[in-house]
Amino acid sequence: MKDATLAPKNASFDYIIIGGGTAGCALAATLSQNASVLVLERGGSPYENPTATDMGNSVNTLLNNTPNSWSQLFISEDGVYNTRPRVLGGGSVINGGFYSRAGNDYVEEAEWEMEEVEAAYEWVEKKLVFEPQVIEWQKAFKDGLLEAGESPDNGFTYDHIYGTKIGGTIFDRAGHRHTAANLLEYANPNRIVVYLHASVHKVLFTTEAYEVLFEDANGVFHKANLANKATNEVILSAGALGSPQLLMLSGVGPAVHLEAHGVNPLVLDQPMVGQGMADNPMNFVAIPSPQPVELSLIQAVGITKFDSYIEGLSGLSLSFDITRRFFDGVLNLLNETSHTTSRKILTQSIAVLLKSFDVKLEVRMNGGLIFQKVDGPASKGHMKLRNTNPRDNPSVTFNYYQEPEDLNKCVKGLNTIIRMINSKAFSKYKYPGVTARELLNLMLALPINLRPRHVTSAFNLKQFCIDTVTSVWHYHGGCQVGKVVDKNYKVLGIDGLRVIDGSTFLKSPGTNPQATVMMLGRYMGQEIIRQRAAFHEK
Ligand SMILES: Cc1cc2nc3c(=O)[nH]c(=O)nc-3n(C[C@H](O)[C@H](O)[C@H](O)COP(=O)(O)OP(=O)(O)OC[C@H]3O[C@@H](n4cnc5c(N)ncnc54)[C@H](O)[C@@H]3O)c2cc1C
Repeated sequence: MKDATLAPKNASFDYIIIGGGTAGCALAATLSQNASVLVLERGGSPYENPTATDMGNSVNTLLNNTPNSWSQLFISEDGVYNTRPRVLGGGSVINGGFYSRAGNDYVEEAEWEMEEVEAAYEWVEKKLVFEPQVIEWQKAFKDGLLEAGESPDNGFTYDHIYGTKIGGTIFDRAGHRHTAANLLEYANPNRIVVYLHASVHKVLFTTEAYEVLFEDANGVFHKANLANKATNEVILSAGALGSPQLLMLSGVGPAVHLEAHGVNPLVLDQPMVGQGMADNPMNFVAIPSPQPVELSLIQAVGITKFDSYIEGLSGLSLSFDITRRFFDGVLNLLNETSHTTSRKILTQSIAVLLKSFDVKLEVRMNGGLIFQKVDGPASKGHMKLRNTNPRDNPSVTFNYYQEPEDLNKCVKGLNTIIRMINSKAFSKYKYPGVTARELLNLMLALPINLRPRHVTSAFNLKQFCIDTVTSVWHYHGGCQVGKVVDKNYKVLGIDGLRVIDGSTFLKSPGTNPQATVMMLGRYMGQEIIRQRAAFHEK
């Protein structure tokens, strides 16, 4: 692992992987067994600041949106805050750590080989997945879900099955996070080079992808190229925002849009790049507790038959200073979106929230957050360039709850949460006399997004879903299979170029995607090695 300032002006490799994230690390480690691999990652190393990845610091790490931090804030045109990972290991460095495989139906629809998929999941699990230690709050939450009707109790399993289960986690029992970057321990050290702080600007093409232009932290540009264009490839693993953005910046995308931004030359008019962007809506309820609660991220999950997933976390800490800076970032970015939030109302509600912190340096939440995530989702949006700087956020619209089926799932999910809050099993973690509806309505007063609040939200769950929607950060799409890439993840119409990451998904896999994103990196790495061997045999 080296800083990109140490990169030569030009170097050759068999595979150039753009983005050392959740999929990219698994892919790079696998390909390096049989070929020379270059990984270009725009962020730094998660090992630079090991305590920032600990469970207790997860909210502060996520909210830290200072320049070059691991979490790059963006706001979708829907008026919902979101984040883009910017660190080796990608989303696995800043996420909730929950690990759960995709269901068999997902694997069948993707036309992946079941046995190979199983082996790829196991390869990931051996390195970085643990069974969580379930303590009091998570146990009460799990028992509450069962009482609310989400049965059977499936115990501890990685599998995606209806009912209530305890899933895996990438946090060990001491609360230390293990990330996709750890998968690089599998790599052949003699055949892999990883450059950090290497921001890729574009892929340069002849008849096939052959060169990648990247900038180091000092603003110096470097090139990397493919040693042999017949068998070698550039692979985009820059995530659901990064991969479609880089395709567009490289001249592959909707011609009229690229021309409007002066992208030159136009390599391929491909109107589907940036389409099919989706983010699973999340609606959450904060539940203050009269009892002390343990620190826990997601452990138990209710997998309902109506396709809403119910998850919870407890006892999180956040710092006054980082929260204040997060909202400064939101106010700074607000002008970038076309969303029409009143800055005055937002500033007031941020001030009220921060006042409740009492300017203590660190606030620990004595209570939990329970949320529902809508599976799919059916509602889709799109991504567009704002400018041609790859470091800047593109403009993204997710169209949350545009499709009635998503809204119906949300309402059913919230009704399950209400039953869970009212369950006997969970009763000691809720103040007596406080109703579930009062807890829900509390969310309407908090600056959890930039959307308007309607008076009907206080009694109409559909309107509540729309007004209080947040992101569960499982956004995907933009380079979807069958639209931008084929079943082998090769970019349609261009040789020597693939996309392998969450941007290729048609919907979010399992309850949470990271297991399948890492699995896909391993699975496709193995597949590419097989294809390479077959080519050489010929
Ligand atoms: C806050 C949060 C909580 C989450 N919680 C969970 C959870 O509990 N469980 C779960 O399963 N999933 C969770 N997820 C989702 C999961 O982490 C993501 O779906 C997954 O990490 C996406 O992987 P990816 O490989 O597609 O992209 P990423 O992991 O984002 O990787 C993309 C990489 O490309 C790099 N990159 C982008 N552009 C460039 C460029 N121009 N040049 C060089 N490098 C570039 C980025 O820096 C990044 O490292 C969460 C995500 C977040 C953000």
